[in-house]
Amino acid sequence: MPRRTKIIATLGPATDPVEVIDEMLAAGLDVARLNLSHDTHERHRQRAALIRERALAAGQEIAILLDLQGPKIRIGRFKDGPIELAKGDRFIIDVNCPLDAGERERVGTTYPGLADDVRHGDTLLLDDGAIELWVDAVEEGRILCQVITGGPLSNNKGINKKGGGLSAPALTDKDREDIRFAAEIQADYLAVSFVRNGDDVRLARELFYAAGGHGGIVAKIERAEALANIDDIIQAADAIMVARGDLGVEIGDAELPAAQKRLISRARELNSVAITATQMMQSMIEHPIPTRAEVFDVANAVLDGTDAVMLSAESSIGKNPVKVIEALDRICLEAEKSVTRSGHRLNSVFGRVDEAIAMAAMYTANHLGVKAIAALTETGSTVKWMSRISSGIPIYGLTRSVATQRKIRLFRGVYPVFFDVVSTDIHEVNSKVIDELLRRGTVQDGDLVIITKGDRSGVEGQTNIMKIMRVGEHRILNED
Ligand SMILES: Nc1ncnc2c1ncn2[C@@H]1O[C@H](COP(=O)(O)OP(=O)(O)OP(=O)(O)O)[C@@H](O)[C@H]1O
Ligand SMILES: CC(=O)C(=O)O
Ligand SMILES: [K+]
Ligand SMILES: [Mg+2]
Repeated sequence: MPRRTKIIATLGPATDPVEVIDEMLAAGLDVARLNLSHDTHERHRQRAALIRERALAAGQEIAILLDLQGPKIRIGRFKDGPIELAKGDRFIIDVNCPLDAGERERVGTTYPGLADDVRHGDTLLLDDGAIELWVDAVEEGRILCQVITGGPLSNNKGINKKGGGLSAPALTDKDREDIRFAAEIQADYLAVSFVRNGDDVRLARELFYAAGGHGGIVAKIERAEALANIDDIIQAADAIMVARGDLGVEIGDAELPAAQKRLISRARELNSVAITATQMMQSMIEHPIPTRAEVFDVANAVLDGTDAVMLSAESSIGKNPVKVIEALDRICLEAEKSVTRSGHRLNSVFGRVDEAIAMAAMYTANHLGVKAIAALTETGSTVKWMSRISSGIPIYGLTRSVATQRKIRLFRGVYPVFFDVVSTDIHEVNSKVIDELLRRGTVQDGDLVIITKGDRSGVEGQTNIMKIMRVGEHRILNED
């Protein structure tokens, strides 16, 4: 059985050699992430072109996920290099301090509204929580703090408010420019950082489509506020990412496991897709094998029902960008063996014919015991519905659309297949579908397969047929 959970890896300096790209693809990479917090458009353009070219050379389509920087609030820079803060010290974050004029006592910030968002008694976390500041008072743009946890502090480190509540809008001017870039390189997914609500997602989509983009929107859940608006966000987006780095700083690391489980299961309930991200294989930046804790983390995300697991620094700047994908591959495959069938949507009412066919196919597949499901799909919605149901049966999405092939590569248990048969003869189409599965070695004579499709091919939302066929018999039928 092929691995169901999908692997996303961030591209960076460590993945630039073409042989590394080839090996990552061979190891089973599904989605390449470009992080716009780093590097130039030119660099990202080259990376996108190279990986698409090498994927095609290997006979596959890969999805590209472009991750916006978002309003990551940062401190400015220090005039004389890093400073050292000790517990009990006084320190000021001053919105009026020029960005390059930081000193031992005070530093500027990239977010001029910061002083309006914090008050006496708040806690600010710098550098992903390494430094903790208690806000004593706010006076004319100067946030007067006392150091609770000290340490070294260098240029441009991030600032989060414990418990959330920083109101910076999700899209900065840089993000708006980056969205045009995403449209230009035809990103398959656009990941929007620090969304607060559904409106942030809808605005990003509007800008992306207006710039000529077509891909899906991934809402990154990394603010406390997003948790309060989660249904609105899930419904506005095509997928969510549990962005555990920033989310952990906002809500507290101990809250993360429960939040991850809730987010993934809510996404599935609402027929959406979930990505689990950050520090999954952190030790493999340096080491050739993961820690036991990392093995458990990945396996638990699989058991939680995640569609994909994501690598950041592990691949982009790590020493083992290929080995880390191989490790994810084997851990996911093994964890998938202990996933049980869900009773998901057993009691729900379906609003659409194609949705009902998708559900009927999964119910039948799980209870009759078929070898594979082949769904002829234009936009991928049929296979998305199918893949929300836990199952060990592979779902092949057969489509002529390159964009759909790339998009559905993110969905758990779904495998894109290029298929471009135009025929009014139903037997001929069915038989070509089965021949395609035979060619891939996923079925053999005697196996049962389910085929779903519409009366009229090439029209979206038209799936209205479910056919159960036995491999081998398709040849006899064809001769009638
Ligand atoms: N393309 C790249 N070039 C150089 N370094 C990178 C690149 N991508 C990631 N990194 C490194 O890997 C680390 C983790 O990257 P990651 O993609 O997780 O950042 P992130 O969580 O999106 O946060 P941010 O948006 O602040 O970068 C970064 O801090 C950076 O040091
Ligand atoms: C991925 C990301 O942005 C985070 O974990 O914060
Ligand atoms: K980012
Ligand atoms: Mg983040």
